[in-house]
Amino acid sequence: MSDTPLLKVENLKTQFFTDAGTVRAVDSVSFTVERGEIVGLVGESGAGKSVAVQSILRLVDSPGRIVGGEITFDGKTIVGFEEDTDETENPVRREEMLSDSEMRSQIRGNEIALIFQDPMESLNPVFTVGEQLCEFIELNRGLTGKDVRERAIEILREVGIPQPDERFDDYPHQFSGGMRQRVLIAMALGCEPKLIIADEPTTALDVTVEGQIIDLVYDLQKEYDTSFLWVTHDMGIVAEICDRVNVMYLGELIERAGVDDLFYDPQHPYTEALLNSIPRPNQAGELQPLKGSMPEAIDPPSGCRFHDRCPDATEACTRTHPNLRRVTEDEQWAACIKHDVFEAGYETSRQLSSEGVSVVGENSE
Ligand SMILES: Nc1ncnc2c1ncn2[C@@H]1O[C@H](COP(=O)(O)OP(=O)(O)OP(=O)(O)O)[C@@H](O)[C@H]1O
Ligand code: NI
Repeated sequence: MSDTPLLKVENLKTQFFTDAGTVRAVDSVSFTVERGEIVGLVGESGAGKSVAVQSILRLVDSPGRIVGGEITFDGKTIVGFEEDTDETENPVRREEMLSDSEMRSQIRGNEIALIFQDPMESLNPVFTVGEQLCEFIELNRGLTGKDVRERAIEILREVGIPQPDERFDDYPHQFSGGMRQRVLIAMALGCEPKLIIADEPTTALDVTVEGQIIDLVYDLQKEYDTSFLWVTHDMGIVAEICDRVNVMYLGELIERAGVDDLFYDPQHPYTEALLNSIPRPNQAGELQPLKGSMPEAIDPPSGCRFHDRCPDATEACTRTHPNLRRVTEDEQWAACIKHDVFEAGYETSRQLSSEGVSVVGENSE
C-alpha cells in the first residue's frame, strides 16, 4: 500500500463541449504525487493546469466533463471508467468510483484541501476569521467547545499570525492579502489533509509576502509531512519548493523530472524556453522571452503541439505526435521526437528554422 503513490493520475482527459467545438483542455495527462512530496504543475496560462486540478477534485464546471482516464487517491478511485468509453461525452463509471456525496464527505476539504489564488473568495466577509476557522475544525475534526477555539488559535499561531488570540475576532477584511492566505493555509491544515492542492496561491501577493508564504509552506510540509500539488506558472517558485515537476503545454504533459534535472538539463525545448525566460543562477546568455503565445486548445497544431514556437523543430515535428518517454538515466521524461530520432526522422527532415517559428504577439503571461 505504501509504495503506491498517494495520488495517481493516468491518461486524464477533460474536455469542454462548447458551441465552437470541443476544447481538449487536459489531453491524456499522467502524473503522480508520492507521500510527503511537493510536486509542481507548471505551464503558461491556458495550459490546462487548473482544469487538471478541478478534475482531481471532480469540480469541473459545465460544459466541461472528464471523458477518460483514471485518478486514484490513497486507495480510492476518484475517477474510473469502463474501458472503451474514452472520448465519449458520457463515459460509463466503474462501480468503485466514488459517488458525488463521497467526494464531498470524504475527499474535498477533508483528505484533499485546496488553496486558491484569491483567499477572499473562500472566506466569508460577514463572519470573523476565528468563527470560520472554528466551524471548519468542528466540521472536519469533530472537536467541540473550548477545544475548537484552542486548536484554532494554535493553528493561527502556527501559520504565523501574530497575536492569534486577538486576531481571532477580526474579520477577513482586517487582514492583509498575505495574512488571508495564511488563514486559508490554516484552514487547509485544520482538516489535516493528506494532500494540499495549491492553485497559484501566491500570484496576487507581492514578492516579499510570497516568499514568506512559501517559507511557511515549506516548514509546514516538513512538520506535517503533507503532500502538495503546487500549480504555478512561476519557475522561480518551482525551484524553491518542488521536489518534482510536471510541465504542461496545451493540455499535454511535455516534461517530467526531478527539480534539479529540470533546471540544469531540461530535455524539452519548451521547458528550456520557459527557463530561458526567467533569471536563474546558471544563466548562460541573456534572458529570452518565450516567443509567440500558446495556440487554442480547441484546435491544436498537428504533430507536436509546440512545433510552431519551437526553435529546434524540423518538418517531422509537424507530422509526428511525440509521446512522453523516459529520456535519461534518471526519472526524466520528455515528449519530443528529438529523443527518438530514428523512428520519427527528426534529424533527416528539414529544419523549420527561425522563419518556421511563428512569432505572434508576446508571451501570454
Ligand atoms: N468553462 C470553460 N469553458 C470552456 N473552456 C474552458 C473552460 N474552463 C477552461 N477552459 C479552457 O481550458 C483550457 C485550460 O484552462 P486552464 O484554466 O486549466 O488553464 P491554466 O493552465 O490553469 O491557466 P492559468 O495559468 O491562466 O490559470 C483553456 O483553453 C481554457 O480556455
Ligand atoms: Ni489556472
